[in-house]
Amino acid sequence: MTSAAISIEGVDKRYIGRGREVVALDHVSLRIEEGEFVAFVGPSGCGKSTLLNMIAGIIPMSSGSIVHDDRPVTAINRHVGYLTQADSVLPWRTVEQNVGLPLEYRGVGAAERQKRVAEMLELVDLKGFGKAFPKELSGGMRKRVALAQMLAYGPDTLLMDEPFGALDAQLKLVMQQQLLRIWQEQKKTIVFVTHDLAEAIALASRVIVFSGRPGKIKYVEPIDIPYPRDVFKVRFLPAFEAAYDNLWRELSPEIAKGEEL
Ligand SMILES: Nc1ncnc2c1ncn2[C@@H]1O[C@H](COP(=O)(O)OP(=O)(O)OP(=O)(O)O)[C@@H](O)[C@H]1O
Repeated sequence: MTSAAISIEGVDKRYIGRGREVVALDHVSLRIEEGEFVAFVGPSGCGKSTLLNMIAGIIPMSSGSIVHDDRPVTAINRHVGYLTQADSVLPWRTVEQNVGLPLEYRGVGAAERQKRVAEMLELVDLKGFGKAFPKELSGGMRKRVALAQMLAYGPDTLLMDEPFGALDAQLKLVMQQQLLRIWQEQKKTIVFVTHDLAEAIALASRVIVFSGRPGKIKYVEPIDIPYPRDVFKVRFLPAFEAAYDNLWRELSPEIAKGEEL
C-alpha cells in the first residue's frame, strides 16, 4: 500500500478551560491519500478547525497520532500551507513583499525569492500587481495574494479553513475554479473546511461529515464527478444532486442537534 499524505489515527482532543472540559474530537481516524481533495463539513463547533490545527501542529492532540508525509506531527508542521478566512496579508507590504514573506522566513536569497514570487503571481493571475499595496486590491485579488503566499514555499499539502467564506457568491465561484486549476496543475493534497455543502461537492473528491460535538466522522461521500470540473456547471449534474441529498440527510440532523443545545 502506498503511504498516505495524512494518516490520522484515533485522535482525541479535550480542551480544559475555566474548570470545564470540552471534548472537541472523539476518536477520529482518517487516511487522506496524496493528491486528494478532501472537504470537511459539520455543524459549528464540531472540531473541524481543531483537526486542521492539529495536522498543522499548532495545537497538540490529547491522544492518538497524526502522520504527514511519513513524519509524525509533534510540533509546528512546516510542510503544510495553511489558509484561513482571515488571511495574513500585511497592509504595509506590497503584494510581492507579502508573497515573498514565507520565503524570507525560510532564509531564501533575494534573487531566488524574486523568481519564485513572479511564478506565484503568474499562477494566481496577479502578474503586474507585484508593486501594489493590499488596500489597492479588490477582495478577490487580496485572497489570491494570500493563496500565492501560501503556495510560495511549495508545500505539497494545503490546509484551508473556510478560505472563501467571506467572499460574495460570484467571487467565490471564481476562486473555487482557480483553486481547482492550481490543485490539478501543481498536484497538491488539499483539506478544505467549509460550511457550504455546494462548495464541498463542487471541489472535493471526498466529503467528510462530522457529527456535532464531540466531533466524530459520521459519514463519507465520494464525489463521483470527473475533473476538470466547471464549478458552476457541476451544480446541474445528477451526480451533484445525489451527493447533495446524501450529505444533507447526514448533516441536517447534526445541525438541528446543535440548535437544541
Ligand atoms: N482554546 C480552546 N479552549 C477551549 N475550548 C475550545 C478551544 N478551541 C476550541 N474550543 C472548543 O472546541 C470545539 C471545537 O471547536 P472548533 O473551532 O474546532 O470547531 P469548528 O467545527 O471548526 O467550528 P466552526 O465551524 O464554528 O468554525 C468548540 O466547542 C470550541 O468552543
